[in-house]
Amino acid sequence: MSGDFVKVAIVGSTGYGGVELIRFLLEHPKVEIVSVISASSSGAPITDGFPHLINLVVQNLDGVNVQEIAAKADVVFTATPSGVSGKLVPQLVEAGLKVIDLSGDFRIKDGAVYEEWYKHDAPGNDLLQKAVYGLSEVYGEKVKDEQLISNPGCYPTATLLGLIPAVKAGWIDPATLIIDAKSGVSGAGRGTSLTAHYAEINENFKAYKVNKHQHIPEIEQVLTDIHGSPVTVTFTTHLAPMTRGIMSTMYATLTGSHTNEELVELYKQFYEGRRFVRIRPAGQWPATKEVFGSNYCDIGFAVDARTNRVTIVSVIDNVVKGAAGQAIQNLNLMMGWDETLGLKNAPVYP
Ligand SMILES: NC(=O)C1=CN([C@@H]2O[C@H](COP(=O)(O)OP(=O)(O)OC[C@H]3O[C@@H](n4cnc5c(N)ncnc54)[C@H](OP(=O)(O)O)[C@@H]3O)[C@@H](O)[C@H]2O)C=CC1
Ligand SMILES: CC(=O)N[C@@H](CCC(=O)OP(=O)(O)O)C(=O)O
Repeated sequence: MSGDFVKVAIVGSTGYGGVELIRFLLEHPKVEIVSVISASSSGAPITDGFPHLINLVVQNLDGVNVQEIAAKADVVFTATPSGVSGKLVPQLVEAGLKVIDLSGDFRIKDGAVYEEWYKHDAPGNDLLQKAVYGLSEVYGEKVKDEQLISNPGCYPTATLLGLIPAVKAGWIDPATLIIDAKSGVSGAGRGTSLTAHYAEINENFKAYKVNKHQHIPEIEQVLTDIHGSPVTVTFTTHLAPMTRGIMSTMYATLTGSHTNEELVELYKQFYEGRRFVRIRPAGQWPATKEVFGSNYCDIGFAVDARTNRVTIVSVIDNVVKGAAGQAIQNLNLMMGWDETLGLKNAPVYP
């Protein structure tokens, strides 16, 4: 690793997060992809599953071999399922690699809480404490020179970026928070399931994991940190008939009387200098298509003076800002580079 150039390996390169990492890293000026890794298709060309990657320099998928990864790469992205990352990441860290993990396995600091929500064993406590939670615009300064970054979940990214300035300023009462979130189907990964079946999702809209979603403790952990005392939230997820996108709509009671314009100003100040969070003018609502394929998070507000509540709408592309894009933003921050390297493209529209 020369300090201004890194060799990167991607475990889980045959999943949606992995393929999106490849798409962005191909345009990154300081990165070389040296290994694309698959547990189930080792030795096969990546074009077997993804013909559009025909011009990727590294064509054949490598197997999961920690020593081989350490011999080739400086940094590894683990875009692997929860439970898989928890077992693999300790070996990669032990081998001296820098790791950015996209799963939920290192986000929750309390192993008992992790086990309650994820329903399997937590990784060891030493690595849980070592992992830095990479919500880039909030904890970005903690990421530099670290060895293990835990990339936030897709729903928590949209939700937390939409809530943190108001919670930190004390403008909303966290006890009154209700979060109503919707995701496109790619959030469930590439594996086939009834959930993602065309006939089940097309022209349908459904709630799932109500009060049981694994992102609840992640959101509560961060809001508790920001607020300074315990926060619990009502959080409901919905599956929407679209490929990409998350919209998190949040409702809370204001602690004082604040206007839309004041909220816009508060958020603009909080995110000043951070390219990827865009605050909409008062009265303008962001839509998922307006961030599609990009690393942006767009946020809009409406204060209801009658009820003294505010509605906050936050949108991201789940595969980009919710996964691969923020993971590359964290690589940039880890290396001390401009956080926007490789990520400057505008959303795809229409
Ligand atoms: N999709 C999204 O929007 C988001 C996903 N995430 C998280 O990112 C991670 C990846 O998600 P996503 O890409 O959607 O998932 P996919 O199901 O699309 O891909 C999972 C990948 O993991 C690999 N894998 C599975 N088992 C193993 C194993 N034992 N060892 C090594 N690799 C394995 C699979 O490859 P193969 O079978 O070829 O080995 C595949 O490439 C997950 O933890 C997910 O929760 C986080 C935020 C958003
Ligand atoms: C649409 C859909 O099914 N989304 C997934 C998000 C999974 C995910 O990203 O999980 P981690 O961040 O915890 O790894 C879900 O709701 O479980």
